[in-house]
Amino acid sequence: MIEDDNRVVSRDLRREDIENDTSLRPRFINEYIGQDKVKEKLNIFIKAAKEREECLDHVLLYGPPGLGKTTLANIIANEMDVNIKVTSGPAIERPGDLASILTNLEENDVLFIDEIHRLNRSVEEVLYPAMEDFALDLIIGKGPSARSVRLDLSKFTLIGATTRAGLLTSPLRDRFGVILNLDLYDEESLKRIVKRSSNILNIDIADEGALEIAKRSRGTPRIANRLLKRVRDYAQVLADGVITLDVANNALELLEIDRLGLDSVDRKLILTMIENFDGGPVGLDTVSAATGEERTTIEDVYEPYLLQIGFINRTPRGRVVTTKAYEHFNIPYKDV
Ligand SMILES: Nc1ncnc2c1ncn2[C@@H]1O[C@H](COP(=O)(O)OP(=O)(O)OP(=O)(O)O)[C@@H](O)[C@H]1O
Ligand SMILES: [Mg+2]
Repeated sequence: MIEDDNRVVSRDLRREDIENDTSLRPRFINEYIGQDKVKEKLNIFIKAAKEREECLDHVLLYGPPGLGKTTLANIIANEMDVNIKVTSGPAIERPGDLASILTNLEENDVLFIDEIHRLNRSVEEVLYPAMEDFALDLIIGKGPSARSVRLDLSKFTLIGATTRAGLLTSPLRDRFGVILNLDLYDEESLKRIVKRSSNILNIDIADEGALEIAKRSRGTPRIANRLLKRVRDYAQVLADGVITLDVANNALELLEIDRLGLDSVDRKLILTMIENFDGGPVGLDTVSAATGEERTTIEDVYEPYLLQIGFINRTPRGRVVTTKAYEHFNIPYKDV
């Protein structure tokens, strides 16, 4: 899933993200910025497991794209000092594929399954006994003579990542001992991430410049790193290479990222809700049909940020645009 368009918000991985991931990805918990609650819990569980010389309980990480789930999975393996095997829900097509991954794991290894909600049902069923009893149930033979044989697996830690915990079937969700929710990052944390990345990439940046990039990054480290690289290009070509507040502002304006980090799709979503549906309440499927954006994309990528900045509210009857959003777009609030 690599795409090359210029959209900064896009949910899919881009070529530059893969480069970023190797150089910018924190490797240990103390380099991982923000998400304090998650880190606090993880530190305790990791310490306890290490003291008992056991593997860590299975961990489910959920939250919007680009918040650091893959990073955290790698950090857990590093902190536990074990190997990590990385795969994803859509990559495991048949039960046999998963069986061979599982039998190849070594004692205490981490198996990371990204987009775990996309495992198909027959594959998922192989996971249940593997997670619970570290066993694989194989059916040998066919018809009346078929019998089931149980194969022991090495003890391992499964780390699953998904955008929303609710996407998982409950038998799967119930088998995770640790469930951690990643929230969008606050400005201060994003600013620290921008400064950390600048340091690694040798970019000269002022505090105010870093804060401006942070403000327009929609609470998402991946977007912050993408914006930083684009602003660096601008600074190099049109300024003297230093990212000051002015340079950041001008570059971000050129990229059409507004003061709150909203892009054309956010604008389309909000304006459609205002113009066609009087600001709501309107159902997500209706918004999806009216804008041509997929429902899951709206729910996973756009909505979390619009909720965080208070531009929309969720009500039992659908989504509602708030006065704050009307003000931002300079539209008089509807009379009720
Ligand atoms: N807490 C953090 N501190 C510093 N950098 C971070 C942090 N979280 C993420 N990053 C940076 O953001 C980038 C994206 O993180 P990552 O790939 O882990 O996101 P993800 O949640 O797995 O996304 P997706 O759901 O799309 O797979 C990484 O390259 C990393 O450099
Ligand atoms: Mg990831």
